[in-house]
Amino acid sequence: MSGPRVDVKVVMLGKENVGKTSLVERYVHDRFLVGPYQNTIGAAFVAKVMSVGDRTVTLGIWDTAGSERYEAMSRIYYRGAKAAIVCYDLTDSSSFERAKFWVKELRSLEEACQIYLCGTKSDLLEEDRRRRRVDFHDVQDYADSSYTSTQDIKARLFETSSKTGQSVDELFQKVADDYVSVAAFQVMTEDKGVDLGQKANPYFYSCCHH
Ligand SMILES: Nc1nc2c(ncn2[C@@H]2O[C@H](COP(=O)(O)OP(=O)(O)OP(=O)(O)O)[C@@H](O)[C@H]2O)c(=O)[nH]1
Repeated sequence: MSGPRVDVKVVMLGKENVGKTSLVERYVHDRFLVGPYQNTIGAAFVAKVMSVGDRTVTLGIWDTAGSERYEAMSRIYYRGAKAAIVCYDLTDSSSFERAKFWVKELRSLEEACQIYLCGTKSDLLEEDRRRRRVDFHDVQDYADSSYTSTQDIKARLFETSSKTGQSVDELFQKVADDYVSVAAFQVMTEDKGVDLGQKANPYFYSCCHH
């Protein structure tokens, strides 16, 4: 039997322990697992069907292992991804440096992949604001900055909590919405014969409104 039809390949990337698996668990099963931390080995796959307007979209989510030991493997999983959720822990500045590493890779190797920067564990900041180690505006500036003279990073930015569920559904809904907009744009340009070469990246042309 064949598996579910996957419309959008999504990859989760980021340093170990930032909360990638928890984010997927919250989104797919609406739960937050407590207990001893278990790191992902290799990668895990889960599919979720959702609605965008009158369309049904299946997100195929690859949850990669954050440990640098599995770095080469993570590269296999982001190939051909339409969206990458690059996670960092809002209470750990080194995790944001690691996020930048993945953004750099994606921008050089997977140009068409839309990047979503996701600051995790926002509930910890609600408990104590002083725990924040990654400034929202610094990340926003980075997300809006240029990668090369002709290419912008153009990442979207979310701050989430898998513990409380804050902004988790919104994040994945945005991934699906963006994908549908891009697909519609591509159909339109193919129909009308628009020269996509005029724009370095049609994705951003159609979807990024800041
Ligand atoms: N307070 C809080 N803790 C979280 C949150 N998300 C994850 N955690 C905790 O952070 C730890 C790591 O979470 P995981 O989801 O396993 O992290 P991961 O990024 O998948 O880790 P790797 O598999 O090693 O790459 C666990 O102890 C989680 O309970 C959150 O939103 N809030």
